[in-house]
Amino acid sequence: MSKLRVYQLAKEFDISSKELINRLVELGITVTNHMSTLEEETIGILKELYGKVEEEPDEKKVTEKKNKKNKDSSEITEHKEQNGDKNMIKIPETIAVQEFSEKIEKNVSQIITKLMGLGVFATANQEIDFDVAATIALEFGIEIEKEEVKEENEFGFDQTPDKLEDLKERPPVITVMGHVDHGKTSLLDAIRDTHVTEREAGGITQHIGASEVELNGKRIVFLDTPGHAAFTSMRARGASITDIAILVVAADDGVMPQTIEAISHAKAANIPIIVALNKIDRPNANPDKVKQELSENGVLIEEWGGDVICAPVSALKGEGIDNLLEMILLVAEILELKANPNKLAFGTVIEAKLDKSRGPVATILIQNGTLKVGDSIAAGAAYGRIRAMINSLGKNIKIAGPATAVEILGLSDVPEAGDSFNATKEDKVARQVVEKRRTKMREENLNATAKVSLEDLFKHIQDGNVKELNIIVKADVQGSVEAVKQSFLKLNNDEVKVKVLHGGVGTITESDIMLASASNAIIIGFNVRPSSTVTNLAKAENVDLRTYRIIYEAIADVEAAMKGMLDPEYKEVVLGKVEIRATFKVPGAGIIGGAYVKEGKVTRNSKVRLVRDGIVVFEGEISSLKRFKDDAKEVATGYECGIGLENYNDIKEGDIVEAYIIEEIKRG
Ligand SMILES: Nc1nc2c(ncn2[C@@H]2O[C@H](COP(=O)(O)OP(=O)(O)OP(=O)(O)O)[C@@H](O)[C@H]2O)c(=O)[nH]1
Repeated sequence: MSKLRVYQLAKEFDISSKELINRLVELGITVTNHMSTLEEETIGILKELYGKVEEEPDEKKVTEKKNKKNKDSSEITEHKEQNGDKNMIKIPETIAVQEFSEKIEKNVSQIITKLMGLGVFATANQEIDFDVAATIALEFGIEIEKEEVKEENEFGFDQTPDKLEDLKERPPVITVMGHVDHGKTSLLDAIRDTHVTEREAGGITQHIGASEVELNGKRIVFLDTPGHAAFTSMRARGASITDIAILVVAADDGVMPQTIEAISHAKAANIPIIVALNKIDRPNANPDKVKQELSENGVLIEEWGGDVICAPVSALKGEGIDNLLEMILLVAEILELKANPNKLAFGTVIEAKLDKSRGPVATILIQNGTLKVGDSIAAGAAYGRIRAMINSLGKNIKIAGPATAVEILGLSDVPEAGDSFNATKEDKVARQVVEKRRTKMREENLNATAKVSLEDLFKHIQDGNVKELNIIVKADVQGSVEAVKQSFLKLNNDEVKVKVLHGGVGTITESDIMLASASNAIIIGFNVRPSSTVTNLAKAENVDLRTYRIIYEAIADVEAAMKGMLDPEYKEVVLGKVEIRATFKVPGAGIIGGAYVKEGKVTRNSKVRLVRDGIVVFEGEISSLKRFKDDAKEVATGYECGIGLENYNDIKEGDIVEAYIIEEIKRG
């Protein structure tokens, strides 16, 4: 007998890894997860327990165990039957004594006397708890049951958590992420090519935004749009549909900036990662180097003592795909993904468009419940009755259960990706829900939902709304990112924990904003400047984005904000952006930039920073501002000018000069 991993042994016993781990805990044997290795001695004990002893099987013992098992289950059935015959009286969480007396058909005075016996003094109109009621009822020889409380959301949809016995296993939903060109699309293609079980004539799978594959009779759902940007923008809209992230890393290239971003995005969403080590067919593939780099970026694979599975694949040659899918099923098993197929469906819109001949078409992922043709649904700001459903194989289907992606026809409008949908019993209800939603959206647009900002951080902490301050750090060099991360972590105190969700080199990107929006984080940049598109997105998403030149100042600001002592008196106001289109050497004045004002304006007395590829290379004052030969006080959008910077000559074509002023904020 040699050593085995938990999941291997669980497979041998035909039980789940989770079950085996629970059994190990009962036996006092510590294991960290399904990948943990078990010693021979432990395997021996377990084999005996599960009746799998190879040598000299002890027939008697095994039979005894089996009999015991049968006996136990028959006892359970018997017990269930007894209960199921009885017609239980249902009582809510609290009930007035009078009402209780009517329910159990006993006198109020009798009940009050019994209550006194318990030390509870109540009048007929006073309420008693369910537990007290149950004790009194038992004294009369009556068994009572707690009434189910239906929880409804603001639109009247049932939000009652599913009962354990109603939950059935459901397939995992996967997103593929990774650096550009590392093979995300090729991997999805390879998986589809080898594992889509059933095909339409011509072998073409329908593109509906998601694909399904099957391995060993188990389904896996892949979202077709790879990348962490799509994943996080869904999350920013409140839709968390992915269960596991596949991180594709090219074995010949290693961990790259977008690999690191993908890791941060998956971690912020708290979903497990499986590494697909791609392009292993390449002669210069270096898996060890990649594993080392992954560990340096917080992804510890098994060989490095962690619990992240790393599956080598070649998307090009279709190698290692089966193993990768097996690993997905293994992680899914640990996650114990469940859903209740016996209720009205709800889920999320993945894609939607207006089709010339078919009208509004949406691909939706059913996350819970079952959807049928003829059901009415409310999806974002659209509603309608489902006229037809098409699955990922292009087939018309009538019914679809949890974790199924289907294209639906019959909606009144085109909903947006990330919108949630609910099926309703009647058309009328769906329409009312959408009307309510539209009103709510209008209101929300008016008072855009506040996200955390440094200015109101202290208030949020005091109100107990913020326990964790999520920060995204971007800087011009790795050294700064690390220094900042470490300094922020030192700011942790009892009330609030500072967590750096993502740290990266380079300018602030749209993907950073979406991560901040989805995770309620603030963004802090050093020596980097975001583009106007990014600044506008931050405004639209209500994300607090701050840039600094000195690390100490950022730390001081965050620290002050945590104590409610942030000085809000001065604020930087960007006036405009000027693009350098040519440079001239002017005797006596140094290098002058021939420039064009792209947006806003630049004034002679504004402060400036010179930005090259998103990185701040200089910050200071203007030494000269001219229109043709004349000095100018101000140059507006669309005009050309000559611009010189005080004590700075390294102006280059393509540089952006950002003009700003420091404005005093009037305290209200
Ligand atoms: N040798 C080899 N090449 C591969 C493998 N997988 C992908 N490629 C090649 O790598 C290149 C990039 O693959 P894609 O699948 O387009 O990569 P991607 O990550 O989807 O790229 P973007 O969508 O641009 O982010 C293509 O030329 C593929 O043919 C592999 O396993 N081995």
